[in-house]
Amino acid sequence: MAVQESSDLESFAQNQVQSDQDHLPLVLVHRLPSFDIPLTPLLQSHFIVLDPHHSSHSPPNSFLYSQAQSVRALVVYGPCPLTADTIRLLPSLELVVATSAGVDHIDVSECRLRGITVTNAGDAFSEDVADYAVALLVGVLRRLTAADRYVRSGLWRLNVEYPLGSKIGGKRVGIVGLGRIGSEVAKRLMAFGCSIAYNSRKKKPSVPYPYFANVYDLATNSDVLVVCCALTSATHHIISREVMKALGKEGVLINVGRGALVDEKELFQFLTRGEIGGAGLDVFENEPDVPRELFTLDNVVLSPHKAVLTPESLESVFQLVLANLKAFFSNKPLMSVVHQE
Ligand SMILES: O=CC(=O)O
Repeated sequence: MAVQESSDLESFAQNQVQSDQDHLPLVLVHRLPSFDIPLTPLLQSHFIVLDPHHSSHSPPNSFLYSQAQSVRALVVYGPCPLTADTIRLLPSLELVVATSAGVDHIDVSECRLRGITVTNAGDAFSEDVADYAVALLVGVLRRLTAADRYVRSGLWRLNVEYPLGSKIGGKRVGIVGLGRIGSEVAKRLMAFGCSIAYNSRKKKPSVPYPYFANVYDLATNSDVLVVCCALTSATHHIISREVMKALGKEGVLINVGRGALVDEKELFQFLTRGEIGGAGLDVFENEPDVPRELFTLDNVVLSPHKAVLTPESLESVFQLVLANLKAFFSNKPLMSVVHQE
């Protein structure tokens, strides 16, 4: 093929791509500059993706003013806060698609006021988080990370006394928030021979486990509390000093929800004074800052807010994001709408 002919063909192909793209819907992404997840290429094959943090773009807010006025759909990557101020910069916004299960970083009330629908990760993470909650529970009760440290530090060879952990079967487990994740935790722990009770906003008629209308009573009747409810103004510090006291000296607290569900200052006091048996924590109030006092405690298992993440769960949340966006742009029902009070 002659050179001229080939370049004509290339520019025709480019123009064709451009004109096909002109018909694609716009999707804005909202992310922390440091938080890059590989969802963008998938979105780019279906939408024109606007990313204010893209290096060639102007500062995010002026980009929103100049480029994003007609944007109807916004994808919120990970924990990036979506405030009322940012929402107000987007007059055409109709849909917020969160890649997370929790939406406490999104001003859902402002979305509701504006008639903007919010979707979340739905069930994409539930099994993985539930597995992890159980792993933390076993880790604390059977002292798994302490056992690992015991071997690595050579204490085994020195025949230093090894404090025994406690049996999982037979434990009374109280689940705070029996939603998708909590229900998966319950299912797994039933198989371990634990008994399950729960607290949530309302009693669930179809659930066989005993219901406690308040967390204090649940804690009084539990050996372990697993916290997996959403963080809202009603659940902030739901695990209070009183609840920890009710859980008692041998009690164990597992948190895979959000750090602010637990009064962390109190928890650290309870742990250091031995007034609670142990804790398994995947989430903290000021991540990634974790109070250093915890580093010295053998009855605490710490984890960097990764309970949700496996390659499999990421793939399924990406597919869910895509499915929600496609449904929205073709006026079909959305998959995972958040109905939070
Ligand atoms: O914590 C992670 C999530 O809410 O998806």
